[in-house]
Amino acid sequence: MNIISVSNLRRAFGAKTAVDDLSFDVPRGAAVGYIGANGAGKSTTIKMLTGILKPTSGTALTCGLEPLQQRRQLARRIGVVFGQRSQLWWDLPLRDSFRALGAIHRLAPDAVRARTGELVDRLDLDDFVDTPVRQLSLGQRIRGEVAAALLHGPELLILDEPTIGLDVLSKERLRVFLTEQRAQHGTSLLLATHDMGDVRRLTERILVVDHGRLAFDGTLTELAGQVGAERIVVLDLTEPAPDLVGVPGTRLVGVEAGGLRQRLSFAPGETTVAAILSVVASRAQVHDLTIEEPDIEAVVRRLYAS
Ligand SMILES: Nc1ncnc2c1ncn2[C@@H]1O[C@H](COP(=O)(O)OP(=O)(O)OP(=O)(O)O)[C@@H](O)[C@H]1O
Repeated sequence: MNIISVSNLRRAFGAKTAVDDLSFDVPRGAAVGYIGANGAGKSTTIKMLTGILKPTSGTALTCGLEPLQQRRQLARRIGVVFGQRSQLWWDLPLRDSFRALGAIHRLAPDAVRARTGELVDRLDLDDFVDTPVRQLSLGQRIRGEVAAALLHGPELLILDEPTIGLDVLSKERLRVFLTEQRAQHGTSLLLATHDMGDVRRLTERILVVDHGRLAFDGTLTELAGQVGAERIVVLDLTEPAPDLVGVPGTRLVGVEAGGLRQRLSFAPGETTVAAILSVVASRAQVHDLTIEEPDIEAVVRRLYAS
């Protein structure tokens, strides 16, 4: 059964068509990245999938339910996080919000306590679970939002820009947690994001929406093959080295500081960072490395142009 099923979905705001004849299915258990440029229609789609907005025409079924008419039943089966909008009670500590949400979802107090304990532990909420939400940092609040969305053990987690504004460490922590959750509970995931790192780490299929229409449906490797969405590995060497040309599957795209820093571009699917490093190791000593992800806006532009 499909956890999401969208058929000829359309939503207009006056003369502006935000979502236009959109059709796609997400099978139960899948993790799908939903990407597109600013204003492409991602949030509008999510609002229709969660019963916040009424479609102008077409249908959306989430967990087999009609989101607007069966909003209550749906709320028990999905968890939603909007990175830029809080669903927590601003003046309450997280722990009290979890209690309140548990009551709303009609969970037994013991079950809420057990689940809260697990989420506090897994998301490292210990230091601030008793602090009012308004005093939390962005990273702390987002972890709280994700815990709140998962409290009732939903079948489907919908995340809209969950890592926006987070520092590298907070992003990483959240990605690790979400990966574990999926592995443990088989939670389906729909992730709208501008972050290619999120897409790579958390999803196995990508939907690209452009001007409200589906522009691509496939894997990241297929997307890279179609538009050349290459990653760049930036190598900082302990000593200047001759240009790292001829490393299989890569292209040297930059040499800085007389050879101390070299940038190799590669297509995911053709090689891996580990394979690149093993070849480079025989020619230079690597002190540090960073990976630059392709910019989603650029990927979408190229997709549109191809
Ligand atoms: N309530 C509204 N009234 C009028 N226009 C709207 C409304 N909501 C969205 N739009 C328009 O619909 C289009 C799609 O917006 P949407 O928020 O779905 O895009 P998005 O892909 O989520 O963008 P972003 O990445 O910037 O969040 C945009 O042109 C936006 O201006």
